[in-house]
Amino acid sequence: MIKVQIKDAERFLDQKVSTLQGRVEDVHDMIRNKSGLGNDFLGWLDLPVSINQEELARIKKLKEQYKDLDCLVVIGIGGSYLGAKAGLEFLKTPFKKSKPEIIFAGHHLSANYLKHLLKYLNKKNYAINVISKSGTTTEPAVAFRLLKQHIEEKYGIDEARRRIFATTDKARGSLYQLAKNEGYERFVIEDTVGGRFSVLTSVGLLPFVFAGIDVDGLLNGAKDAYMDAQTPDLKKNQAYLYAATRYLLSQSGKDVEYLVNYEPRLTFFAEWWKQLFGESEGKNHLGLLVASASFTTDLHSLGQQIQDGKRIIFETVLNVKKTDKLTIPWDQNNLDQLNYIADKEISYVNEQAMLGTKEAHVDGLVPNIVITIGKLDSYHFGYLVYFFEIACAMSAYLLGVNPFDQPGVEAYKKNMFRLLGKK
Ligand SMILES: O=P(O)(O)OC[C@H]1O[C@H](O)[C@H](O)[C@@H](O)[C@@H]1O
Repeated sequence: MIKVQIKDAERFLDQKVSTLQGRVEDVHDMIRNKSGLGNDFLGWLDLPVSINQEELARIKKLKEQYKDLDCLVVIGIGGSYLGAKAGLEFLKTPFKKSKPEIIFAGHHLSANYLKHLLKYLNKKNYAINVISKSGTTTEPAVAFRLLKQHIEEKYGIDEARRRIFATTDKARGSLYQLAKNEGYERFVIEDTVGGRFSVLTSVGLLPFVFAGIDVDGLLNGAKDAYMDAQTPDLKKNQAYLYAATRYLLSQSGKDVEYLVNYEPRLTFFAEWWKQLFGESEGKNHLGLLVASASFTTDLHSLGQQIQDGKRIIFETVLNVKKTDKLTIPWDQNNLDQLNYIADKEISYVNEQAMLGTKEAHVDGLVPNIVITIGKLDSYHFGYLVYFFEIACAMSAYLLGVNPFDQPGVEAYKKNMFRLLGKK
């Protein structure tokens, strides 16, 4: 389960978060009745209880069929990349090599990366999962063109076709057309599910199944978050409590929200979270600037600025209750002067660092929201995904923006296409 604590944020506000209850109820109804802006894109809302079982079964079958793979190359960007990457990092045992190794590509245009990837794949037994909702995004399309050529040369056209799985629209886009023509195994991203809300579809599930992640546990977590979000009551709905608090902080002059973690496995989760909130709210010259920090690492770099720079920041701390047990050994000579914490668990030291940091930052006028989760397992990953998705819808609607479009993203694309001479 998860717990949201707002006391170190609410004390900076002129009004209690509970005073928003009425507006939260209106937005809750708007989401449920699908009457708000962008309401065509609420297909993710019931995903935890309406997973496409047919696709999940096909994914599991594919995994069985290709159980000896060295690598699965997952091609995608934005919502077609970050959820799977965040999940794999969240759930991975450090230094443990996974088989198959999940390699991501198509999330940038680095020739250096792609060239070495092709070379690396020469000696690997691999398959490809190419993911693009629109089926027209440049970065994954470029990577896929290169990899398609590589896999066809390596295995011959027929076997290559069996080793390429495409996750895309059900009837539109160049990837859809290509996949259909070539006869690739296809998985569908429904029109009603935007990219950044798609991790609980085959977009995330295929890489998760191949990586051996406990998908049932993950879906159970998402389902519990879904159940917990049925009520608009701020005393019970933790996601809405978080959304309402960050909304009031933004109204009170805070411009930046840092998502802070004390476990490096959460670093990529913050990247997913940044797309979710950044693309959903950053429009009409509104929305919090979303940033992230991994502590205690970044306390030795960004810490100064958070403590003492412009007072426009608040933090949302992702606190993990249960981690591994490891104690600091006693040392006879004590030259490093650490015997005062000898025999203490490292997680205890980390916790004191967290408490000390919170106290210092709050004293330095940086409000803190704390979100505590039990542990870094598939259940909690699934829970947090849905928790933040529903919080994001609430938060964006409170702000008065359409959470589900991203018109601003086209600006750079237009210029890039012009510069590249696209007709
Ligand atoms: O899945 P795709 O259609 O390839 O889109 C991938 C990503 O790129 C776009 O430009 C959007 O800004 C993102 O919202 C999207 O997730």
